[in-house]
Amino acid sequence: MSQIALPEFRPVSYSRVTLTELMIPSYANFGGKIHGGILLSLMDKVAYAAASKHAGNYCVTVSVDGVNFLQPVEVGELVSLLASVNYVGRTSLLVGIKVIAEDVRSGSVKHTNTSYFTMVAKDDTGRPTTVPGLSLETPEDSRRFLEAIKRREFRERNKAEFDNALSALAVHQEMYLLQQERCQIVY
Ligand SMILES: CC(=O)SCCNC(=O)CCNC(=O)[C@H](O)C(C)(C)COP(=O)(O)OP(=O)(O)OC[C@H]1O[C@@H](n2cnc3c(N)ncnc32)[C@H](O)[C@@H]1OP(=O)(O)O
Repeated sequence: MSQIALPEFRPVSYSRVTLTELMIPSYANFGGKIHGGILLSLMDKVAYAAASKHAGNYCVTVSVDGVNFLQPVEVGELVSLLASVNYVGRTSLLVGIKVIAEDVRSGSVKHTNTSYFTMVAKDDTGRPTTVPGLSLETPEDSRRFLEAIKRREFRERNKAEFDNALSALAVHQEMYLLQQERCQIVY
Protein backbone atom coordinates (compact mmCIF):
# COMPACT_ATOMS: atom_id res chain seq x y z
CA MET A 1 0.00 0.00 0.00
CA SER A 2 1.43 3.45 -0.86
CA GLN A 3 2.12 5.54 2.23
CA ILE A 4 1.66 9.30 2.56
CA ALA A 5 4.94 10.94 3.70
CA LEU A 6 4.80 11.76 7.40
CA PRO A 7 5.74 15.21 8.72
CA GLU A 8 8.97 15.47 10.69
CA PHE A 9 7.07 16.80 13.73
CA ARG A 10 3.48 16.87 14.89
CA PRO A 11 2.12 19.06 17.68
CA VAL A 12 0.81 17.51 20.88
CA SER A 13 -2.62 19.04 20.15
CA TYR A 14 -2.86 17.15 16.84
CA SER A 15 -3.41 13.80 18.55
CA ARG A 16 -5.06 14.83 21.83
CA VAL A 17 -8.15 12.64 22.25
CA THR A 18 -10.99 12.43 24.76
CA LEU A 19 -13.17 9.34 25.01
CA THR A 20 -16.36 9.65 27.05
CA GLU A 21 -18.60 6.78 27.99
CA LEU A 22 -21.58 6.33 30.31
CA MET A 23 -21.06 3.49 32.78
CA ILE A 24 -23.95 1.09 32.19
CA PRO A 25 -25.06 -1.69 34.60
CA SER A 26 -23.47 -4.48 32.53
CA TYR A 27 -20.04 -2.93 33.28
CA ALA A 28 -20.44 -3.53 37.02
CA ASN A 29 -18.90 -6.24 39.20
CA PHE A 30 -20.77 -8.09 41.97
CA GLY A 31 -20.08 -5.22 44.34
CA GLY A 32 -21.94 -2.85 42.03
CA LYS A 33 -18.81 -0.89 41.02
CA ILE A 34 -17.35 -0.70 37.52
CA HIS A 35 -14.92 -3.53 36.62
CA GLY A 36 -11.27 -2.49 36.47
CA GLY A 37 -11.05 -4.42 33.20
CA ILE A 38 -13.66 -2.17 31.57
CA LEU A 39 -11.62 0.90 32.48
CA LEU A 40 -8.38 -0.75 31.30
CA SER A 41 -10.00 -1.57 27.98
CA LEU A 42 -11.17 2.05 27.56
CA MET A 43 -7.68 3.29 28.48
CA ASP A 44 -6.13 0.99 25.89
CA LYS A 45 -8.60 2.23 23.28
CA VAL A 46 -7.91 5.92 23.90
CA ALA A 47 -4.12 5.32 24.04
CA TYR A 48 -4.37 3.51 20.72
CA ALA A 49 -6.34 6.38 19.18
CA ALA A 50 -3.91 9.09 20.32
CA ALA A 51 -0.78 7.10 19.42
CA SER A 52 -2.02 6.02 15.99
CA LYS A 53 -3.11 9.56 15.12
CA HIS A 54 0.30 10.96 16.02
CA ALA A 55 2.16 8.10 14.33
CA GLY A 56 0.09 8.08 11.13
CA ASN A 57 0.24 4.30 11.49
CA TYR A 58 -1.46 1.67 13.61
CA CYS A 59 0.17 1.09 16.97
CA VAL A 60 0.38 -1.74 19.50
CA THR A 61 0.46 -1.54 23.28
CA VAL A 62 3.84 -2.54 24.72
CA SER A 63 3.61 -1.69 28.39
CA VAL A 64 1.41 0.02 30.93
CA ASP A 65 2.63 2.07 33.91
CA GLY A 66 0.90 3.53 36.90
CA VAL A 67 -2.49 1.85 36.83
CA ASN A 68 -3.84 2.45 40.32
CA PHE A 69 -7.59 2.56 40.81
CA LEU A 70 -7.75 5.14 43.54
CA GLN A 71 -11.51 5.56 43.75
CA PRO A 72 -14.33 3.29 42.60
CA VAL A 73 -16.39 4.28 39.58
CA GLU A 74 -20.15 3.89 39.92
CA VAL A 75 -22.81 2.77 37.46
CA GLY A 76 -24.41 5.87 35.91
CA GLU A 77 -21.24 7.97 36.03
CA LEU A 78 -19.89 9.56 32.89
CA VAL A 79 -16.27 8.54 32.50
CA SER A 80 -13.93 10.65 30.37
CA LEU A 81 -10.45 9.55 29.38
CA LEU A 82 -8.18 12.41 28.33
CA ALA A 83 -5.18 11.20 26.35
CA SER A 84 -2.20 12.94 24.86
CA VAL A 85 1.18 11.90 23.53
CA ASN A 86 3.67 12.96 26.20
CA TYR A 87 6.85 11.61 24.64
CA VAL A 88 8.11 9.99 21.47
CA GLY A 89 11.21 7.88 20.91
CA ARG A 90 12.10 6.50 17.50
CA THR A 91 9.21 4.05 17.07
CA SER A 92 7.61 4.27 20.53
CA LEU A 93 5.25 6.81 22.07
CA LEU A 94 4.22 7.38 25.66
CA VAL A 95 0.56 8.31 26.01
CA GLY A 96 -0.58 9.86 29.28
CA ILE A 97 -4.20 9.17 30.21
CA LYS A 98 -6.18 10.99 32.87
CA VAL A 99 -9.43 9.32 33.86
CA ILE A 100 -12.22 11.36 35.44
CA ALA A 101 -15.70 10.28 36.44
CA GLU A 102 -18.63 12.67 36.66
CA ASP A 103 -21.88 12.24 38.53
CA VAL A 104 -24.21 13.68 35.88
CA ARG A 105 -26.87 14.67 38.42
CA SER A 106 -24.72 16.54 40.91
CA GLY A 107 -22.04 17.58 38.41
CA SER A 108 -19.31 16.46 40.84
CA VAL A 109 -16.16 15.22 39.17
CA LYS A 110 -13.51 12.89 40.61
CA HIS A 111 -10.09 12.05 39.24
CA THR A 112 -9.88 8.27 39.36
CA ASN A 113 -6.40 7.69 37.96
CA THR A 114 -3.59 8.72 35.64
CA SER A 115 -1.74 6.05 33.69
CA TYR A 116 0.92 5.84 31.03
CA PHE A 117 0.75 3.52 28.03
CA THR A 118 3.82 2.84 25.89
CA MET A 119 2.79 2.16 22.30
CA VAL A 120 4.88 1.21 19.27
CA ALA A 121 3.97 2.17 15.69
CA LYS A 122 4.01 -0.62 13.13
CA ASP A 123 4.29 -0.45 9.36
CA ASP A 124 2.19 -2.49 6.94
CA THR A 125 4.54 -5.46 7.33
CA GLY A 126 4.20 -5.41 11.13
CA ARG A 127 7.66 -3.98 11.82
CA PRO A 128 8.22 -1.06 14.23
CA THR A 129 8.34 2.16 12.22
CA THR A 130 9.59 5.69 12.92
CA VAL A 131 7.08 8.19 14.30
CA PRO A 132 7.11 11.99 13.81
CA GLY A 133 8.83 14.03 16.52
CA LEU A 134 6.69 15.97 18.97
CA SER A 135 6.21 19.76 18.78
CA LEU A 136 5.87 20.98 22.36
CA GLU A 137 3.35 23.80 22.33
CA THR A 138 3.23 24.73 26.02
CA PRO A 139 5.51 24.59 29.09
CA GLU A 140 3.20 21.80 30.30
CA ASP A 141 4.06 19.76 27.17
CA SER A 142 7.77 20.23 27.92
CA ARG A 143 7.26 19.20 31.57
CA ARG A 144 5.45 16.03 30.49
CA PHE A 145 8.16 15.18 27.93
CA LEU A 146 10.90 15.60 30.56
CA GLU A 147 8.86 13.60 33.07
CA ALA A 148 8.59 10.78 30.52
CA ILE A 149 12.39 10.71 30.10
CA LYS A 150 12.76 10.44 33.89
CA ARG A 151 10.04 7.77 34.04
CA ARG A 152 11.86 5.68 31.42
CA GLU A 153 15.27 6.09 33.14
CA PHE A 154 13.72 5.15 36.47
CA ARG A 155 11.98 2.09 35.00
CA GLU A 156 15.17 0.85 33.29
CA ARG A 157 17.18 1.33 36.50
CA ASN A 158 14.52 -0.42 38.56
CA LYS A 159 14.29 -3.28 36.10
CA ALA A 160 18.05 -3.83 36.12
CA GLU A 161 18.07 -3.75 39.93
CA PHE A 162 15.10 -6.12 40.15
CA ASP A 163 16.65 -8.55 37.64
CA ASN A 164 19.88 -8.56 39.70
CA ALA A 165 17.93 -9.15 42.92
CA LEU A 166 16.04 -12.05 41.32
CA SER A 167 19.15 -13.70 39.96
CA ALA A 168 20.79 -13.35 43.39
CA LEU A 169 17.77 -14.78 45.21
CA ALA A 170 18.94 -17.70 47.35
CA VAL A 171 15.68 -19.33 48.40
CA HIS A 172 17.17 -21.50 51.19
CA GLN A 173 18.97 -18.57 52.81
CA GLU A 174 16.03 -16.20 52.58
CA MET A 175 13.28 -18.47 53.86
CA TYR A 176 13.48 -16.65 57.23
CA LEU A 177 11.81 -13.64 55.56
CA LEU A 178 8.60 -15.65 55.30
CA GLN A 179 8.32 -15.68 59.10
CA GLN A 180 7.20 -12.04 59.02
CA GLU A 181 4.62 -12.66 56.30
CA ARG A 182 1.05 -13.92 56.42
CA CYS A 183 1.79 -17.36 55.03
CA GLN A 184 2.40 -20.85 56.37
CA ILE A 185 4.61 -23.57 54.95
CA VAL A 186 2.57 -26.75 54.56
CA TYR A 187 4.93 -28.96 52.53
C1 LIG B 1 0.44 -9.76 23.55
C2 LIG B 1 -0.57 -8.80 23.06
O1 LIG B 1 -1.35 -9.01 22.18
S1 LIG B 1 -0.59 -7.33 23.90
C3 LIG B 1 -1.59 -6.24 23.00
C4 LIG B 1 -1.03 -5.76 21.72
N1 LIG B 1 0.40 -5.61 21.79
C5 LIG B 1 1.18 -6.28 20.96
O2 LIG B 1 0.76 -7.06 20.13
C6 LIG B 1 2.64 -6.00 21.09
C7 LIG B 1 3.46 -7.25 20.92
N2 LIG B 1 4.89 -6.92 20.95
C8 LIG B 1 5.55 -6.58 19.84
O3 LIG B 1 5.03 -6.54 18.73
C9 LIG B 1 7.03 -6.27 20.01
O4 LIG B 1 7.45 -6.72 21.27
C10 LIG B 1 7.33 -4.74 19.90
C11 LIG B 1 7.05 -4.25 18.52
C12 LIG B 1 6.53 -3.95 20.88
C13 LIG B 1 8.82 -4.49 20.21
O5 LIG B 1 9.54 -5.26 19.27
P1 LIG B 1 11.12 -5.25 19.26
O6 LIG B 1 11.57 -6.24 18.27
O7 LIG B 1 11.61 -5.34 20.67
O8 LIG B 1 11.39 -3.84 18.66
P2 LIG B 1 12.49 -2.79 19.06
O9 LIG B 1 13.57 -3.37 19.89
O10 LIG B 1 12.84 -2.09 17.78
O11 LIG B 1 11.65 -1.80 20.00
C14 LIG B 1 10.72 -0.93 19.44
C15 LIG B 1 10.45 0.16 20.45
O12 LIG B 1 9.73 -0.40 21.54
C16 LIG B 1 10.36 -0.02 22.75
N3 LIG B 1 10.13 -1.09 23.71
C17 LIG B 1 10.34 -2.40 23.54
N4 LIG B 1 10.00 -3.07 24.64
C18 LIG B 1 9.57 -2.16 25.53
C19 LIG B 1 9.07 -2.21 26.85
N5 LIG B 1 8.95 -3.37 27.52
N6 LIG B 1 8.69 -1.07 27.47
C20 LIG B 1 8.79 0.11 26.83
N7 LIG B 1 9.25 0.24 25.56
C21 LIG B 1 9.65 -0.88 24.93
C22 LIG B 1 11.82 0.13 22.40
O13 LIG B 1 12.49 0.96 23.35
C23 LIG B 1 11.71 0.79 21.05
O14 LIG B 1 11.43 2.17 21.21
P3 LIG B 1 12.14 3.30 20.29
O15 LIG B 1 12.09 2.82 18.87
O16 LIG B 1 11.31 4.52 20.49
O17 LIG B 1 13.53 3.45 20.79
